[in-house]
Amino acid sequence: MSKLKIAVQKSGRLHDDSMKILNEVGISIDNGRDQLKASAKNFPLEVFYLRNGDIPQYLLDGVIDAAIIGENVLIEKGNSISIVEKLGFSSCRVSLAIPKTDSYTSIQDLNGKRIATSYPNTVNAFLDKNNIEAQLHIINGSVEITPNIGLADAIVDIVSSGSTLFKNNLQEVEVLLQSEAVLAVSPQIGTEEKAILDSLQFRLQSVLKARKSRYVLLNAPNDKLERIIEILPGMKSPTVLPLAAPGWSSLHSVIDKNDFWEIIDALKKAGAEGILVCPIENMVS
Ligand SMILES: Nc1ncnc2c1ncn2[C@@H]1O[C@H](COP(=O)(O)OP(=O)(O)OP(=O)(O)O)[C@@H](O)[C@H]1O
Ligand SMILES: O=P(O)(O)OC[C@H]1O[C@H](OP(=O)(O)OP(=O)(O)O)[C@H](O)[C@@H]1O
Ligand SMILES: [Mg+2]
Repeated sequence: MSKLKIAVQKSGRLHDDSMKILNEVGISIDNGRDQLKASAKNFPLEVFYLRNGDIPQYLLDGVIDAAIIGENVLIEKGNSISIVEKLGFSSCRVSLAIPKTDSYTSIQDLNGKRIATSYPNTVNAFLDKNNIEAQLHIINGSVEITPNIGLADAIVDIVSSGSTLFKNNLQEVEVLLQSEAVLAVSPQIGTEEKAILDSLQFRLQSVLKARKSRYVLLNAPNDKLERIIEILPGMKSPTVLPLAAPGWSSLHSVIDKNDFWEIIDALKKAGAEGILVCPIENMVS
């Protein structure tokens, strides 16, 4: 029987969250980092532990069928590779930064400047789009230090909290792209492997939807139900069940995690009592 060959970062920022989401979709993998390859026990899947930066080429060559990878790396090294699903973790952006003490009025200021980066294709595409001629220095790490040691006038690198820029006295002046971990697919994937990928994607979607949602249970006097139901959207409409106490009901619904406090405050004001909010493991629709 066919198996889906999926690549996961061997070690680094994506590894733990990638393994966690596979685990949450009910796939148990025998072992982790010491091996380069592991098999799932209960799903037709083989996991290959690789460097993030090497994954686009493996996908292009069809050596692996799919991968969990940073979107920024795909844009840099595998622009023709399709994204199947955005996975919502390892969010960051790829930005251009210059010393805090330098002034910046527009992209035109970059003409003739030296830019250090680990993402040359991304930077070149950005420069071409804006008709800028600049000199690239390709560096594998610690890019943020280069302006301080006189090697570059600007850098392009990953920014998340901004603390690395801050520590190196740099200011972010252009955002080239936004990125997060994604599930990507090889252009050479076979039919049987594609069917397995579809079933993996279906499971991932249900977990991702559940991560964004909360299950709410509450009690309310019947005369307040109408107003409370207006506040609770639910997947279709909230479930209403009578309580043993006469004149009272229990309401069950699903809310968006981001609207949580707003909805809870509104529910309390509308007369809801005994509000319980629970995480959801899976949401299938
Ligand atoms: N500070 C950050 N905050 C959030 N996400 C980040 C951050 N830095 C990197 N990422 C994302 O995580 C991915 C992996 O980053 P990490 O630093 O672990 O690997 P790497 O050194 O780029 O790759 P390799 O596995 O090839 O050694 C990046 O491609 C990016 O998408
Ligand atoms: O905005 P921040 O939250 O400070 O994150 C940005 C930093 O994170 C990444 O480096 P990482 O820590 O992965 O080290 P690396 O260069 O060794 O990969 C990236 O290359 C930046 O340097
Ligand atoms: Mg890094």
